Amino acid sequence: MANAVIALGSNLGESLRILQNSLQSLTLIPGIEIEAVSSWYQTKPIGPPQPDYLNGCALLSVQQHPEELLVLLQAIELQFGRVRNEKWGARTLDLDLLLYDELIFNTPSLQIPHPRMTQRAFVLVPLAEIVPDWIEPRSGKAIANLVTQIDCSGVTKYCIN
Ligand SMILES: Nc1ncnc2c1ncn2[C@@H]1O[C@H](COP(=O)(O)OP(=O)(O)OP(=O)(O)O)[C@@H](O)[C@H]1O
Ligand SMILES: Nc1nc2c(c(=O)[nH]1)N=C(CO)CN2
Repeated sequence: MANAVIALGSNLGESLRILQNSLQSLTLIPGIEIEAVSSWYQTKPIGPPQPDYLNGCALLSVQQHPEELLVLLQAIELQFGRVRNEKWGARTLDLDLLLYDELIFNTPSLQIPHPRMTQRAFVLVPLAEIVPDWIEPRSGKAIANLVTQIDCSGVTKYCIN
């Protein structure tokens, strides 16, 4: 088994219900267990003008290899009506694979750690709740340290799980 962390985001439709149901969908997949889920946060959008997001993170224990996991995450995005339109545009559900043990992995379709995670308060704030001591392997810094180095003013707690 490996540990993996995913980021969840939604800013279209009934976002809270979509996020919670997407976690439920993950639990139905053999070989995936959810170990921890962060609070949900309301976050100012990065990218083109669009509604605020709800964001959170989950720690998983997985038997799947990273590429298999990405395929499963993308299938759940589609199940919840994800449509790929403009870059960084609004979406019903976004599931990103952030970290997978201490792996650094680079292919055209999958980069781990997620290449933009260290700049994103909407990722690091919920992540610091569940895995503060995890070392992001590119920077060599703990999540609890990385979150102190960015502006988190656009991220406010919406509800706990
Ligand atoms: N760690 C990763 N997690 C999820 N997708 C990834 C990852 N690394 C690369 N990708 C690739 O990124 C592609 C685009 O994903 P997506 O449309 O969700 O991007 P986005 O969420 O709009 O932007 P961003 O990647 O900046 O969060 C996916 O098809 C996938 O192949
Ligand atoms: N606040 C916020 N902004 C975003 C988000 C997101 O999840 N939250 N996702 C994006 C594309 O991955 C682009 N911008």
